Parts: sequence; C-alpha cells; structure tokens
Amino acid sequence: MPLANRRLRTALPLLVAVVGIGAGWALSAGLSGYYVFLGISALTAIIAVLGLGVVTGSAGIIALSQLTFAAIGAWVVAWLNTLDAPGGFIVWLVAGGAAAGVAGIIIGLPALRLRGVNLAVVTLGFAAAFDVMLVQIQFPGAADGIAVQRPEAFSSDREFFFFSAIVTVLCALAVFGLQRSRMGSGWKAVAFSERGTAAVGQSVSAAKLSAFAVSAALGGVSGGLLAGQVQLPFATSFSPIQSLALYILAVMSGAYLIDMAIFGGILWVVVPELLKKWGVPQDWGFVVFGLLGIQALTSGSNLGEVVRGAIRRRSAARTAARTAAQPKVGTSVLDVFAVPEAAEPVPADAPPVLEVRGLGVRFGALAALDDVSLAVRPRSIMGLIGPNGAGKSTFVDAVSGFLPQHTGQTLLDGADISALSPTRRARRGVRRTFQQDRVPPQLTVEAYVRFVARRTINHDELADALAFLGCPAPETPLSTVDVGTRRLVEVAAAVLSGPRLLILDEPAAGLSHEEHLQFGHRLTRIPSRFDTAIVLIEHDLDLVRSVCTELTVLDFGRVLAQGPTSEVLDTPAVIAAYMGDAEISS
Ligand SMILES: Nc1ncnc2c1ncn2[C@@H]1O[C@H](COP(=O)(O)OP(=O)(O)OP(=O)(O)O)[C@@H](O)[C@H]1O
Repeated sequence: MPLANRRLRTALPLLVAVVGIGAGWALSAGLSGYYVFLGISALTAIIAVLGLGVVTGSAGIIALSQLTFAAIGAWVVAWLNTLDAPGGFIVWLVAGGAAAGVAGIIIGLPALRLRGVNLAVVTLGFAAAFDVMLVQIQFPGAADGIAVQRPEAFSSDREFFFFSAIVTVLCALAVFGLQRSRMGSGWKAVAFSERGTAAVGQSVSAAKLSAFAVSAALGGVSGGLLAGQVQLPFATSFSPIQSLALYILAVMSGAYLIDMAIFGGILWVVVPELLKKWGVPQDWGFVVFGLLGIQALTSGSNLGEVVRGAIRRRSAARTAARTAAQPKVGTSVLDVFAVPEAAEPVPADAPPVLEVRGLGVRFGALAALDDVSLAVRPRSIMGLIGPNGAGKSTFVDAVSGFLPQHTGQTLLDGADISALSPTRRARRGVRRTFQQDRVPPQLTVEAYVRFVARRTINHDELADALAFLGCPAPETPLSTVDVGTRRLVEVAAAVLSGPRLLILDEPAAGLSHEEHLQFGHRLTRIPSRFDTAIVLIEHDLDLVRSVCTELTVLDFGRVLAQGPTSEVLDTPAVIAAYMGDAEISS
C-alpha cells in the first residue's frame, strides 16, 4: 500500500471523529426538545453497545450484564454527586467507568473457566442479583431528590446532548484504536481459538479479562451519562431483561463494527418510539429485538457482515475485471525477494536447538508416545512422519506445552522447558502451527501477522515476507481467503516471530499440487533466511524427501527410524509401516 494511502488510513478516523463532533453540535442546535432527549438516550445506548461489541463481538464471550455495569457507573456518579466530590461530573463519569471496569474484571474471572451457556447464566445471575440489590438500596440521593449536577458548560439538555456526543466519539475512537491494537487482536484470536492464541504467546486470561474490563468500563460510562441525563436515576432503567435485549441487539447488528454499534444504539431508541407512535406497548420492542436476534443467531451472521460482504464482493468483481484487462507479468516472488540469506553456515558440532528426551504421553491405557527422543540441529528441517494415529500431533502438543502431563524432558537451546505453559514456550521461541484452521478470520493478514510476531515489523519487511511465502497482500481480510492460504499466512506469521524452533503440522494441506511444490521450495529457504529450525509433519513423502534433511518416523507412539532422509525412507521397516508388506515383497 502506498505511503500516502497509509497516512490517509491513519488520519481518517480522526477526520470522522471531528465530523461526528460537528454533527453532534449541529444536532444539538437543530433538534427539538423531545428529540434532544431521545438523542441523549441513543448516545448512551451506543456507548453500551460499543462495549458489548468488544466482549461479545470481538472476544466472543456471552455477557448478559451490560446494563448492570451501566448501573454501577450511574451509582458511582450519583454517589459522588451527593458527596459533591471535587472535579465535577466529568471526573465522576471517569470514576464510574473505572469502577464498572473493575467490576467487569471480577465478573470476568469465571469466564476464565466457563464458556457458552454456563457463562451466560453467571452474567445473567449477576445482573439479576444486582438488580434486586439496587431496588433495595436505590441510587444515592434518590430518596432526597438530589439531582445529579451536569457539567457547568453543558447544563441544558441541548448542551448535555453535545457533551454526550463528544463522550460517544471519544469512546468510539478508543474502541477503534483498541480493536486495531495487540489487545484487540488478542480478543479476536481468543474468540476463534484459545489454543491458537496461547500458541502464539498471548495470555488467554489477559485477553478475556481485558475484554471484560473495557466492555464494562464503557457500560459504566454509558450509565454515568444516563445519570446526568435523567439526573435522578432509577433501577428500572438497568433491568436484566434490558441487558438481554441489548445483547441481542449487539449480536444482531455486529456491534464490533463501530458503525453497526452506532446503528444498534439508534435502533434501541427508535424501535420503542415507533411502537409508541403506532399505539403498540413499548415492551413489544423486546419481542422485535428477540426476533431479530433469533434470525442473526440462526444465520450465524450479522447485519454488519452481510453489508460488508456485499460491498467486498462488488469490489472484488471490479478488481477481477480490471486485472483481466491487464497484461500478465511473469516474475516469481522468489526472484524479487530482497532480504539477504543468513550467511554463516552452522558448524557440524553445534548443539541442537530442540532436544527431546524419553517423551511419553498416555491417554488412559493408550501410550500415544513412548520413550520418544530426538534432536533438531540449528537451521535444519526435520521431518516427522508416520501413519495415521502414530503420535505426530501428540508430539507437537507435548513439545509446545499443550500436554503438561507427559513424561521425559524437552530442552530448547539446552534449557529445560518441560514445565512451561504453551504461552511461555511460545515466548521462548517455540512456535507451532495447527492441523485445524486457527487463524482468526476477523483480522486482516497484517493484523494477524503483527499479533503473532510480537515484535516491530516495518511494512516493507512484512510485505516481502508475505510475498516470499505466497501470501495475500497485508490489508486482505482473512475472512476472504481460503483455508490453504490461511495456513500459509499462519506459517508466514510464525516465521516473522523469529522463532528458534518452528513446528509445522501439515502446513501444505489444502494447497493445490502446484502450490504444494512451490511451498516446499520456499520452505527449504526459511531456516537460513530466518535463522530457525523446523520440524515438519507431512504426509506427502515427495515433499518430505525434497525439503527435509533428517527424518524421524513414528509408529504406534515409538520411534521406528531416525537419520538422514533418504536413508530412513529406504529402511524396510519404514516402507512396511507406510506402504504395507505388499510393497516390500513386490
Ligand atoms: N485427547 C485424546 N484422548 C485420547 N486419545 C487420543 C487423544 N489424542 C490422540 N489420541 C490417540 O493417540 C494416538 C496418536 O494420535 P495423534 O493424533 O497424535 O496421531 P497422528 O500421528 O498425529 O495422526 P494423524 O496423522 O491422523 O494426525 C491415536 O491413537 C489417537 O487416537
């Protein structure tokens, strides 16, 4: 992407924010009194939905207590108001957001162990319990009719609308920035695969708790604003059933997309208003949201994705038509790749990068691995092959830390890493890819690679490495590429993390024959170029023969043969294990 385009992409959110604040000012001056009030309600709803977009939309966690966090924010604002605490409304609002954020972390703790329906029950239970308590204790100052003091410069409804618009824009900017940060990539990664997230060195707990904290803090800010709007907040505004409806609205609209969160917040106000206008009781609004939610949950998509998908398809069709009209240039990326090869050869007596001693894994009575030992030399490619069920994936899981109950030792550069978690091993330089797709489709290629790499990579280095491995351009959304290509991106990202050891579990699965060959050719150049050792699990023996310097063959969890590739592949026992006795006798 040209530099000017990248600058524009950076400046665009700020430009939109300025336009948003301008629109807020214009609406505050132009709307009539009742619509100003509705407008403030919509803005507070937008902030709450933005929060749900983080925890539910991005991190994929069911959280049904958003308005409880709003109630906490409103309670803190009302309480500080009764104390006439220094700093005034703006400081109280920040305090309300912070208190809700802390509550979010506490409620998020069960999320580290619970998933799905169980977590939904916990969050809904929390909302119900807090609601009962709120009805009992009421908001501070409510009994004495102490109204929440708005900021001096924004005391009228119109001015408070403008203030709310500024707060909403700031919240949206913060969410936009966080979604594109490492933290945001962690949310999306954890939503797609917790194992995949841990394998790239990201703490799953930190990702989940940060999503809860940010979401709840936004809920708190939303509630604090609502306290300023109504000035005498009541428990009925924060009931569990409303939290449930808001959740459904967020899921249905696709609230992790900022524009859809805004749309959702507006809908939250518009639907009941329309029902009122048509003489239908406003509670029917929950039924409308429920039906929209059922539609979204059963289709597995949301409004935002549907609209974006349609736009992407149209633009892809236009690009395809343009490309077809242009003459083809026949240069291979292998010819243009500019990063120099690593120069120094590895001495023959260099200590191994990975040493596995007597590795054993049992699943009940089954010995999936039994006394497996091997050593991988620096900048070498060791193949790990064996028939289905031989124990290859179990080996990868054990070495990368996903099977802590194994026996034996794993040493990386001579240091024992047997007791380390997958996250810690990944940070030490053991990176792996998976047989199953673990690449979160919500990210772009660039965001995924940066998230996995855990280091600063300049744009040219990124683009070069992607081109080298035959990956799509950095700005390509991962949701638009096929599984085979996603595997290549997974490999590229792991390579760019600069690992000491890279374990590739059938990385070429899903590629065409042509791509398979090209991938093998590229793979042979990775160890010296990126100074890494590779363990390759692969069923295609042609690929193994062409890229692996050494080979370990597993059969029924034991090492059947080990040594230089061509020698091992010619061993009768290996041929028997792979192709059956018929092959040997013929
Ligand atoms: N979680 C588990 N619980 C029980 N048995 C398991 C588990 N995971 C693997 N196994 C068993 O352990 C053995 C080794 O499985 P593993 O997946 O490591 O083999 P593999 O060589 O990777 O096979 P494939 O080439 O099909 O991927 C198999 O018999 C498998 O059924």
